[in-house]
Formats: sequence, C-alpha cells, structure tokens
Amino acid sequence: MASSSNTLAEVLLSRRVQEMVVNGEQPVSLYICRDEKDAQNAPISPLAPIPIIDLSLLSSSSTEEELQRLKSALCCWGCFQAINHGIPSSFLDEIQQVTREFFRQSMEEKKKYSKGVVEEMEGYGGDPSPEQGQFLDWQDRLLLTVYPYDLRVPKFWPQNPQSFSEILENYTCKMRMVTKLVSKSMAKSLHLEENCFLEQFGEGATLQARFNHYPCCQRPDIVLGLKPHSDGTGYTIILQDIEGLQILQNQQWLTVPTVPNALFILMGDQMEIMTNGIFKSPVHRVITDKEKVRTSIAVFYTPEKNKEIGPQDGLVNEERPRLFKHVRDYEIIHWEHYQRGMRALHTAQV
Ligand SMILES: O=C(O)CCC(=O)C(=O)O
Ligand SMILES: [Fe+2]
Repeated sequence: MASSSNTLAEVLLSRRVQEMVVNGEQPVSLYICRDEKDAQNAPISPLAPIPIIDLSLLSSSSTEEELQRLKSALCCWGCFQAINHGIPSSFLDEIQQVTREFFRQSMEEKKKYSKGVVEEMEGYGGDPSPEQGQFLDWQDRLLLTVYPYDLRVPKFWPQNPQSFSEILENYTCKMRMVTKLVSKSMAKSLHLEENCFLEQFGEGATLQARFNHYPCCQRPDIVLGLKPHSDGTGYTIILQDIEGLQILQNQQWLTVPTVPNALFILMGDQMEIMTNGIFKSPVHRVITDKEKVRTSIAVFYTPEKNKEIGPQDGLVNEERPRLFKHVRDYEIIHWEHYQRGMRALHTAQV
C-alpha cells in the first residue's frame, strides 16, 4: 500500500517541474536534499581535469599512446571527453536546439507523450516515484528507446518539432558508430581482442536517449537536478550545453567542464563488471542553477536483454582475482537500488 508521503511524491511527479517554475512555485520539501546548515558549509566544486581523448587517433591505425591515455582516463576517472568523434558540430547544435524546442512547447503538446507516474520509464515526465525518504529531482525528461528498432515505442516519439524524429534517427546512427569505436578501443587499450566487449554487449544491445531539461531553481543550495548515482549501463554518452554535471572523486564533488563539441563518455556499472573493476563507474549528480536552464542528452548503451555479461577472461588472473560474478539484466537490480538511494554494484561482487 502506498504510504502518505509516497502519495505526495506521486502528486508532485504528476506535475512537471517546468510548470511549477512558470507558476512561480518554490520547491516543496520532497525536492530538498539537505538542510540549510549543511548547504552553507558545502565546499565549492572545482572543475575536474577530465582527460580529453581524440577519437580520430583511435580509429583504424590506433596509436598506442592514445589507447594508453584512454585506459588511464578510465582507470582513474571512469570517464573522458571525446573530441574529433566525426559528428559535425552543426549537427550537435541541431539536436540540442530541437531538444530545447521540444521543452519550450506548451504543456498540452508535451503531455501527448506523457509516461505513467508510478512505474513507467519511457516517455515524457519525471522518473517513477522513488522509495519513501528519497528526494525528487528538479528536472523533466523525455526517455526513448532508439535501438534496436523493434523495441521503439512510437507513441512516445514527438511529432513536434517536426524535425525531431529525423534528427534523433540520425543521432542514433552516429551513436552506434561511436559505441563501436569506443568499445573496440577500450578492448585494445587493455590488450584484449578488439571485439570482446562488443560481443558481451551483443547484437541487440540497447540505446536509450534521455533528453534532460533542468529548469531554473531558486534554491540551488538545497535542491539537485539529479540525485547522486552511478549509471546501470555499459556506458553513457552525454552531450551537455552548460555546466552542471558533477562527479565524485576522492569524496569531493568536481564539475565536469563543457568542452566545445565534445561528447562526455562515462562508464556505467556494467563496464566496471566486464573489466573486472579496472575501469571505474563514477558516482555523479546534477546541480541546479538560479538563472540558467540546462539541457543534456544522455544516451545509455546497455547489453542486450537477457544476455549474460561478466569479467572478460583476459582480465582475471592470479594477480587480479575475479571481483564480479556473471550477471544478466543488471540494470533492473540497479534501478531497484537507485530508487532506494543505493548503489547496486555490490550485488554483482563474488
Ligand atoms: O544531465 C547530465 O549531464 C547527466 C544525466 C545523467 O547522469 C543521467 O541521465 O543518468
Ligand atoms: Fe547518470
């Protein structure tokens, strides 16, 4: 049975944050993540010196030097800024523009693509209501499965702006190219057969696009755009327009800088499992801002449904004993933990 505070969460989640902002409403208690005293003492978050990797140096005749820079980025940070990925900057501008246009439309138009409040993941709205005691995120989002094609749910694909679907189709092709190159390069950087991660992900590996809209918030000191979490994916490819994303490194929150035309690529828990703990899946969050609206597009790359994944053979040996079991559909257990404000990685440990 739903508790009273869960009912309140459901009432709040049936409304859009964007609507509350337009009505001049202040965030109510369920959006508040910390008390004001803690907020006053919170240290400022410096920019994170996240390595920049030139993807053009990784294609075909990969240079060993760039591969080792990639490996080192993923061992230390679990993420990197990918430049020279082959996607024209004009196209990156276009997909960001059409995302902003989607969220600028009337509520009536956007609500044609509404998801259910309590459980449904895909569609327009907020994430399903978390467990009691967990706070809500100051954001609205549109989540769409884009690959494989037969898993798409067309009723959630916006008809307006009219170019939305075509641009997303094109972005899906580009993301597939990026995942192939990055998955192969990660394998090569660890001196493994180049297709080994692609084989673990499987032919039917899924790509989901999450369009995040973070409206302005009058209390950025106590309200977050997205709560701290690691991703349950294999890995995630993020396009951000302005700063706001932070990663936790040595117990300190650091801001991910915006690098012009870069894709920010972040390991999820399943890559940490497949690399037997060599690559890290970083905890991250999104902060809010009083004056600036933030838009990001996160593409989640996740192993095929029902497919078992586990530490790659060449990465388990006497010096490096097996840290993780084989798992299947890990993202489901990840989500159950996420809703309780917990990480799920320990459930995969041996
Ligand atoms: O908005 C962002 O930059 C990150 C979003 C994110 O972490 C997520 O959707 O899982
Ligand atoms: Fe995330």
